[in-house]
Amino acid sequence: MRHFDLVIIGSGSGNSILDDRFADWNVAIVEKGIGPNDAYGGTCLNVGCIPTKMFVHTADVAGAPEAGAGLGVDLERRGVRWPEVRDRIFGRIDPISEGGRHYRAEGSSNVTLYTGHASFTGVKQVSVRTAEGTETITADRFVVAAGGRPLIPDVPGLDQVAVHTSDTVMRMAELPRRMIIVGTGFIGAEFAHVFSALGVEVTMIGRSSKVLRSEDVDVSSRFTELAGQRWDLRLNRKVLAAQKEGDQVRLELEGPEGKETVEADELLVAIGRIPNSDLIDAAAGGLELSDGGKIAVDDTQQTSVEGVWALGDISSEYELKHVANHETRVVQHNLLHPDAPISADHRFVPHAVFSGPQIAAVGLTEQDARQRGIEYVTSTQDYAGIAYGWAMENTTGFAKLLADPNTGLLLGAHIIGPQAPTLLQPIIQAMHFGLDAHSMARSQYWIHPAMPELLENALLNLPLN
Ligand SMILES: Cc1cc2nc3c(=O)[nH]c(=O)nc-3n(C[C@H](O)[C@H](O)[C@H](O)COP(=O)(O)OP(=O)(O)OC[C@H]3O[C@@H](n4cnc5c(N)ncnc54)[C@H](O)[C@@H]3O)c2cc1C
Ligand SMILES: NC(=O)c1ccc[n+]([C@@H]2O[C@H](COP(=O)([O-])OP(=O)(O)OC[C@H]3O[C@@H](n4cnc5c(N)ncnc54)[C@H](O)[C@@H]3O)[C@@H](O)[C@H]2O)c1
Repeated sequence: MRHFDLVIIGSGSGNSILDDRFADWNVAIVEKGIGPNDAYGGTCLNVGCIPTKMFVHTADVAGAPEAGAGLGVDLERRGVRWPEVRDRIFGRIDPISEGGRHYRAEGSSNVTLYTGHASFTGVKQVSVRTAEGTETITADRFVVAAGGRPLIPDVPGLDQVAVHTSDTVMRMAELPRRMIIVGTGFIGAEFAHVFSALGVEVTMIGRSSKVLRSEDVDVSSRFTELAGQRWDLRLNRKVLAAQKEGDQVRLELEGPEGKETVEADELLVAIGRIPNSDLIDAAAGGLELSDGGKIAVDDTQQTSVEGVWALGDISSEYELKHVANHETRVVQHNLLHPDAPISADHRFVPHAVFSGPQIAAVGLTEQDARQRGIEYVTSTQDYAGIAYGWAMENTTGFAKLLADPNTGLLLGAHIIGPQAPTLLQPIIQAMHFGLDAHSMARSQYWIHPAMPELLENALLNLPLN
């Protein structure tokens, strides 16, 4: 039985733990491989943030004829060479993944890479199943960074049809004529934008009355209205059954008007993700779980077992790469300085949805503030009311701020429209560093006529005491 100083399960954020400070540590990394080609390097690189945003950028470029038409510029989209788009994107990603694997397998003398499946068989003991056989390894310390996987609903007949998830849909052989997307969250909204911009007829199916319903109510209402103009949007629907009909997929739905069917060439399911705590048999390792099957951690990212830390999607309330990265830095510090541990800071976690339009947000939504009885004021600034937004003739975007009326400190910010994720960053900074709305608006220059004037105006419009 081999014993290590440290075993890391999962090569996504887990791969970033090791730097020069760990050069004297005897480390094992266990990675089973992710996605259709069992890649190294986790979700974000292979099947998540990076390829999706490469497709989003391509989709934004493909949308130029529609954007140009209203401005008096006639452009023609003569076609989308899907195999070239796909191969360009993965032709850039796959070598990075393979380079990462090679570096850990051959280039790090203190690291043993196990390409296989890890599952706990006891406290600080895992069994590793590789192509060569099964081996049990132990360590003084463990980092569990095994992420999550797409959730597939329990719908009769679904196991008989070809279902895509975010793991597979980006590598489709051909661009379909029609696609059904079940799920109106981040992944549904981003892929609906990508595929419709590339010419696919998208039918989007949701359980509730809103797309992106966790966003601030004004943002999700606006996005839902715009989504209904772009996609065949079927909300308040339950999926009753799935069926293969020749080379088509057919779903039977139940909605406000009764039963209906939808058909398409491809089906993408995007209804959330589940943590891989079952795959690693967390319970056998003595790791307590929290609601939803995530591994429970304290604010230093330590699990219920001393010397075992968890980070990222397998333990975090936030399934976001910048959160996983932050938690990785916390775990890294706490491995190296066990006598002076630091805590993760989850106070102001922002997120963005790279759809059409884009959305970005941080802090409380108005419905959160109301529900929690927090005193707040709001202000909303339309893009159309600032010079650059007006120049773009944007009529649907806005920024909405929530602030404490007495201190002027920001409680939340929500932006829907062009460059929303980039525009949000100064607000995140203000919230972290305790900058009040009036000082932020008036104690610095704002470039004219640039898009951040959206925030300057929204800040000035807050009805503070
Ligand atoms: C389509 C999509 C788009 C996204 N876009 C964004 C975005 O734009 N911005 C953003 O912030 N976040 C985005 N995310 C979320 C982000 O990708 C994740 O939050 C992040 O990658 C989680 O990192 P992690 O290290 O926790 O897990 P992962 O990167 O998933 O790493 C876990 C690794 O553990 C391995 N593993 C699992 N079980 C075992 C086992 N038993 N034995 C061995 N290995 C195992 C897996 O194969 C995997 O490689 C997106 C996610 C998806 C799915
Ligand atoms: N830009 C980004 O940062 C980004 C992009 C993609 C994914 N992600 C991360 O990945 C996570 C997973 O994305 P996602 O879109 O799969 O999940 P999600 O939680 O964002 O949305 C899932 C949606 O599916 C609905 N749903 C759940 N069960 C259902 C069922 N049985 N039938 C129909 N609908 C159902 C939910 O109500 C919700 O609206 C996100 O929460 C996010 O953290 C982030």
